[in-house]
Amino acid sequence: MSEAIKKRIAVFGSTGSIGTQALEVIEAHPDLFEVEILTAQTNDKLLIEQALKFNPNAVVIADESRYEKVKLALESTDVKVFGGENALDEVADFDTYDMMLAAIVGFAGLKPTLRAIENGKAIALANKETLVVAGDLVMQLAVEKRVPIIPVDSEHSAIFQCLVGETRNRIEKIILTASGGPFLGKKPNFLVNVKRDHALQHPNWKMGAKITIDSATLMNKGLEMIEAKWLFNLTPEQIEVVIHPQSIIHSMVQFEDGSIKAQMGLPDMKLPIQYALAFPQRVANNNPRPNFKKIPILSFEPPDVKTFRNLSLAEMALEKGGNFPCILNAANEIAVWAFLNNRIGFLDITAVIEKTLQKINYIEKPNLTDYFESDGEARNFAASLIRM
Ligand SMILES: NC(=O)C1=CN([C@@H]2O[C@H](COP(=O)(O)OP(=O)(O)OC[C@H]3O[C@@H](n4cnc5c(N)ncnc54)[C@H](OP(=O)(O)O)[C@@H]3O)[C@@H](O)[C@H]2O)C=CC1
Ligand SMILES: CC(=O)[C@@H](O)[C@H](O)COP(=O)(O)O
Ligand SMILES: [Mn+2]
Repeated sequence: MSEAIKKRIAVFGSTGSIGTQALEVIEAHPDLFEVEILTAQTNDKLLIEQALKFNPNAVVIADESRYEKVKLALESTDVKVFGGENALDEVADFDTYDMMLAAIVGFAGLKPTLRAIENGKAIALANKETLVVAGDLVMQLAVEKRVPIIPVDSEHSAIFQCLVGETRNRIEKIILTASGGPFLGKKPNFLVNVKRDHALQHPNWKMGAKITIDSATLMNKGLEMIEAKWLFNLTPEQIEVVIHPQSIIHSMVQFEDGSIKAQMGLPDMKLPIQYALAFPQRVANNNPRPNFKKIPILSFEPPDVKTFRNLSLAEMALEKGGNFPCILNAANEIAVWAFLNNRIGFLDITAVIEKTLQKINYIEKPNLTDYFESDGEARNFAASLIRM
């Protein structure tokens, strides 16, 4: 009997929070998946361990200074080792994989993802910044190349799951749930003094540092509004955010008849990762299940946009469109990096973004070069506001 065909996965960002959980999912389902490509930026040690365990065709260490170390460690294997940022694009062009899990953090994920789409590869998309920056170009290319973009982000996976079987039915609105982060209910007089270690304590999810700070400032939900616009072809009026501190309902879809579908589960990214990798199949697993007898309350409240102004800035960028979301994203990446390195305070993150949005020229219909230039200009300006 011939062996069933396995989906060959290219895990871009394999050393991160999503990447490592994806490898757990793949390891748990050796009958369905195999690892074709692994990529890391700096974590050479983990990349080597992963390569020895999963025996991929190729690995990339994007930080070129670590290339020799990885090459040497994998010398006795037949794993091809590549170094440098351009190598990400090079391996995205390989024809030996079926699906890219796009799990690099930030703007750096955009180019390899576009290359994969160009090459007709299915995308399991965790990297929300790709759609925030250039959602119009990414979705247009995906349509042209008939490439499915399956969301991994928990809220978008929830909406995607709610929409299965609803292709003929119009969405009235989607309701994106937000945990509120570690500072839910806090006011500026408290936030002015918070430090990175406190902001990194997400109440429900264990994630990479950048997205954890975005959750604390509510920028994460703003980025997710823009991500949802492109994934589901929605107007800003169709996208609502509600605080749901328990993170059990991962998001909801309201249809024209007033019926609302929600997708629920424990806050564990292995489910949306598995769903995206295996789509359209649901695959059995042993992950813990919620016990509703032990969850006394599922509560909801409006977001405090006066305190968490990043959400308003992102809403403004969503409405204005053009290169505004790209500028917002670049300034946010710089400001979050500065906060994580104790260079600026928590509330300064918003100030840096706001000033950068005021400074960089608006372009109504940017092309890819415009997006790269806007990103660079916004980063330079945001960095100039910070004592680097
Ligand atoms: N973590 C989560 O639960 C969720 C994450 N997401 C999204 O998924 C993406 C990944 O998040 P997360 O896993 O938390 O992030 P992490 O910071 O944990 O991991 C990021 C990964 O990207 C690599 N990387 C970082 N910078 C670069 C670069 N310039 N070039 C190439 N590779 C790079 C890192 O390599 P190295 O570690 O080797 O330096 C690492 O493998 C983000 O866009 C995030 O918003 C969405 C929903 C949930
Ligand atoms: C797991 C995931 O998808 C994150 O984006 C998560 O939703 C962050 O939580 P917040 O709701 O606090 O932004
Ligand atoms: Mn999310």
